[in-house]
Amino acid sequence: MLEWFLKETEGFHAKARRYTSPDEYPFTPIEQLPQPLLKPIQYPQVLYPNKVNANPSILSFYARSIVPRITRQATLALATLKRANGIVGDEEYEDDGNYGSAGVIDMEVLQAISKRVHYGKFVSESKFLDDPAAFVPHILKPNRDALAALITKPEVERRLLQRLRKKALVYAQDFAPDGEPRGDEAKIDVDGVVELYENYIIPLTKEVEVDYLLVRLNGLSQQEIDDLAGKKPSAAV
Ligand SMILES: O=C(O)C(=O)C[C@]1(C(=O)O)C=C[C@@H](O)C=C1
Repeated sequence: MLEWFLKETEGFHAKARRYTSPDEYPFTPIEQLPQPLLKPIQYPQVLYPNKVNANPSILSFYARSIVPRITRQATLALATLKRANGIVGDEEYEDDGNYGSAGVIDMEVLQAISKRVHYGKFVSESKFLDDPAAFVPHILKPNRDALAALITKPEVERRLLQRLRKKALVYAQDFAPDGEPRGDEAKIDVDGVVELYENYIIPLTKEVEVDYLLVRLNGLSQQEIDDLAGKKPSAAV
């Protein structure tokens, strides 16, 4: 159902040239989508040519981990209601059948995660250009751990998680007509959002950064690679 929903919606978006933008990645294989009907836009060539695409992993993680977690409470409440109406056993845990509404939200969430994770390529390119000499040896003799260490900024991650918690806390509130927070139960699982970023979104963004770096020298001449390897960090220029 979700694959169908994605393909139909992405097919329409593809005609409006959505996936020609360097920060947009469809979940449906691009060769299964229609060509854009609009004229192409000339985007600045910021990224080095690559085929890095984390969408298959994002889709599986979403279906297997995120959806069960965010629907757990509602699933239990529905099962209680069903038992009260004499429905027992496996049928208690059947979904509520709201496939259309769920599909619309699934699309939005998947695309937001995908965009965020693939932004890692831009971050990675900028880190590479700042100090190519540091990266080149670990790309030539591929070393994921060394590359991951070079792109990891623990302080940035710490502040991001702090900011995220605050945003989620505000978002989780309901506001009364007088504009003041109602103070009732949080609308979303704030810890769950922070955990999702800490344990999945940030690590996957880093994987994308490393995957991108690993192909960053493909097709360059020895001279071009030597020049990059001999460059001083931009902060020192
Ligand atoms: O901001 C960066 O430098 C990133 O690479 C992005 C990001 C993230 O996913 O938020 C990933 C790795 C860094 O350790 C910090 C943050």
